[in-house]
Amino acid sequence: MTAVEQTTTPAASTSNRVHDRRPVTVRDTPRVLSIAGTDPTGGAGIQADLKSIAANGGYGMAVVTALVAQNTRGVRSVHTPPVGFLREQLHAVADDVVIDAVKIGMLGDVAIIDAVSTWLQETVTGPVVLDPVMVATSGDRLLRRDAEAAMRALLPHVDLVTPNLPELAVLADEPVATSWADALAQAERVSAQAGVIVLVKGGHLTGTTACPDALVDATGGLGGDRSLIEFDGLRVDTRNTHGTGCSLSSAMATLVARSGSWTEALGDAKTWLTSSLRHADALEVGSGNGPINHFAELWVSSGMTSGRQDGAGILSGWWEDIAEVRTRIDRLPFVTTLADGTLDPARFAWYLQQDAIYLRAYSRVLARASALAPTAEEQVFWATGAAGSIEAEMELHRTWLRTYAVSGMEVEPSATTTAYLDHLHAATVDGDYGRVVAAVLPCYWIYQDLGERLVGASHAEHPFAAWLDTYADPAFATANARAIEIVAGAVARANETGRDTMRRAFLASAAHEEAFFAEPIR
Ligand SMILES: Nc1ncnc2c1ncn2[C@@H]1O[C@H](COP(=O)(O)OP(=O)(O)OP(=O)(O)O)[C@@H](O)[C@H]1O
Ligand SMILES: Cc1ncc(COP(=O)(O)O)c(N)n1
Repeated sequence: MTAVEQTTTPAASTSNRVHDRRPVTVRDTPRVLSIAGTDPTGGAGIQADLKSIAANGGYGMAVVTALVAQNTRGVRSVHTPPVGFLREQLHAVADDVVIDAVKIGMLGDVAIIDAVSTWLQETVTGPVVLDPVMVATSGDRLLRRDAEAAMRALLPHVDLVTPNLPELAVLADEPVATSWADALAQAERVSAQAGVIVLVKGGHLTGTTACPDALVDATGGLGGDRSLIEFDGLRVDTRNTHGTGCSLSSAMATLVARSGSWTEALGDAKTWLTSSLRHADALEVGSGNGPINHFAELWVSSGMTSGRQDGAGILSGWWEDIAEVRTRIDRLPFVTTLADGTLDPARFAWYLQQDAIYLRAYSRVLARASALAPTAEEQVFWATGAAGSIEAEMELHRTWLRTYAVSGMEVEPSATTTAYLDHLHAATVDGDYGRVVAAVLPCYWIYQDLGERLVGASHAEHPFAAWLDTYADPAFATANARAIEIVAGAVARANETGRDTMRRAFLASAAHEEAFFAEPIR
């Protein structure tokens, strides 16, 4: 294979740090070394690192710091080989192989930290990512408390550090941040002190459906002189998050060595990690906090995954297929200004009018689904949805449009609304139940998914609080879950052609959803 090599300096440093940030030699398949502890169940530590490096396009190598008897439920014991043997492993790799990037995980104690630090300074020229592993998800300590100061002293010798919120607090020698804004400020202090880029991780934030991450570089070296770049993310509803920190840091080491950009690396790593979390439950590994599914995307795209054989698995694949559409919807000006309250009321009124037109027609399409339903229960479900949809349309006229609509405003369906409705009507023409229900599903699912985040933005003084609060209706969440189940059942019954028709109807509706939310503010 051809390796594309080019040397870049991803972030120029101007601080009084011990070393300048290491340059990156960009390669198609970087040779990435993980220095970390083990997890015999394969979800965290070196085993996760090797999977993550491979999944992100690197060649993985591994030097073991400690052997950990652990599983998805917790850590049982740790065996640490003599530190001299650790040095032998490090030298064995470096004497033979060019190391394009290093990821450091569990270090355990002061002697190991010192040995790795010395080796880094003497040997490594490529980028170094440090995951300052201190406590496992299970609550077991993986770093001796008396080694925390040595961990802080290691920071100036690495390029990127990836602490979770409790680890960030230890590195800053401060209490744990209780808000995202506090965490970013704390990261700025760590970055300024040690001259290191900090990847702040939002996995431990509580009371939110968001899961943001951010890069903080006090020297302003993130491109365009920026010192902060944030990536919003959605929290995946799973308990199988064992090894996410290990996997993210190895992905960062691999991706920065492929692109030369920390920012690009985090964007790509987060997309991959979120997808690996979404497919985590399908692995069914262990009874505690199970691992993420590192290769899910590759398995799905090569048709190898068995999860796609059942209806629910296929549907979660479609949901994955529209991940980018969903991310774009989240970032649309109409959505962001509705969330922060700065939305122009005239634009809101225009949206409501189009929504009313949509709901009237959508009700008829749901009635068609009811007419085609194979069981009485499904017939009732869609008929109830049809009634709810037309009632919602009438309610819009009774209340919201009275408040917001300005007389003389355009009430014709826009081209975007017309295109969406034409697509839904077309899905009903051949009496194919699967096609109709696949076409109507994105309206349920995307509305519910987006609504969960919009509810979080509501507060007593919010100008659109009354509207945002409507998204909190638990009945809608229940209806959405049932709609997903019904469509999964229809997928399971369909043959390959039928599934393909359903998938195309689903994807097209998702694209129409995006256009619908984009249209009020262009
Ligand atoms: N439920 C989730 N949904 C989506 N992303 C998540 C979720 N949990 C964690 N992440 C992401 O996983 C990465 C690791 O975050 P976290 O804050 O959990 O670090 P950690 O505690 O070091 O991980 P670990 O679970 O390996 O100890 C971050 O990118 C975070 O945004
Ligand atoms: C060897 C090793 N390294 C790191 C972790 C942290 O991972 P998690 O916090 O997900 O348990 C772990 N459990 N084991």
